[in-house]
Amino acid sequence: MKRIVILTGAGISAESGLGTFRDVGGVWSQYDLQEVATPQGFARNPALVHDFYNHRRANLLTASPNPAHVALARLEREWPGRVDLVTQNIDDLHERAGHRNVIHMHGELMEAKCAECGAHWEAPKRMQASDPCPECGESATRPDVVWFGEIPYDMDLIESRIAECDIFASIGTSGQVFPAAGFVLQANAMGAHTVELNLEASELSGMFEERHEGPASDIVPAWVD
Ligand SMILES: CC(C)NC(=O)[C@H](Cc1c[nH]c2ccccc12)NC(=O)[C@H](CCCC/N=C(/NCCC(=O)O)S[C@H]1O[C@H](COP(=O)(O)OP(=O)(O)OC[C@H]2O[C@@H](n3cnc4c(N)ncnc43)[C@H](O)[C@@H]2O)[C@@H](O)[C@H]1O)NC(=O)OCc1ccccc1
Repeated sequence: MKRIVILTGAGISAESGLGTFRDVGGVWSQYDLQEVATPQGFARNPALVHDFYNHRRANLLTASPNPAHVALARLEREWPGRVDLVTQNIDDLHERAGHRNVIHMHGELMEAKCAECGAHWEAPKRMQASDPCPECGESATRPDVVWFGEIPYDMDLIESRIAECDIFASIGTSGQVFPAAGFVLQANAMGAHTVELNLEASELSGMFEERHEGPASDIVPAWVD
């Protein structure tokens, strides 16, 4: 029975109205990554960082899953126990499309975390650093996202699933951020069949055996069928 690992990036949520990072007009053209997506930036100016994520959370609440998210949720239902979805996205559109098992390697926008004790809880609409932690009472609240320089979540689980998969598919990612950008190398080394689905060629396109170009909401349902 074939096992499949799917990696998704910002491109799969672009047609749901959530900006990508590096495309024209992308998030990193409007905000300085060092200021809003690093632990050092948060230490320097937590209010600026919370504004950034509160803005994205407000956006997410008005967004809906698109046919690409829905198609992957259907694949998970049709291939029970054989699909591992790893997303770099911090949005919850996969889950809202009905996907049950989603590995958020870069965290979740709808979650809050205590920088003191590490407790997690559901994020309020507007988060601020002074929000008290429900566990330790400290006021060190941060979004539960993985910033640059921080270790992504579930790396051991992800690497073990890539090691045993037959198919590795990458959807809507530019392949510029590690360790996610290294997964196709691992998959190739393990002999998996590798597939890229993206609007255009990415940094990693040459490493994939099969490629499909176009908007995710068109090419992903077609690939799943
Ligand atoms: C910039 C880059 C060079 N820097 C890094 O990679 C760094 C440093 C680094 C580590 N190793 C290296 C090796 C070499 C060089 C640098 C490094 N990595 C880290 O710091 C990572 C942590 C990185 C996580 C940072 N947090 C994010 N997000 C959360 C926050 C937030 O969201 O605010 S990263 C953020 O950017 C990443 C990449 O973005 P994409 O999703 O690919 O989006 P992008 O806009 O770039 O591309 C969109 C693509 O979609 C396509 N597209 C657009 N529209 C559509 C459409 N409609 N349909 C289909 N496709 C579409 C476009 O064509 C395009 O190709 C995403 O992961 C996203 O989460 N931590 C770490 O390495 O810890 C140690 C470690 C590692 C392993 C094991 C133990 C310890």
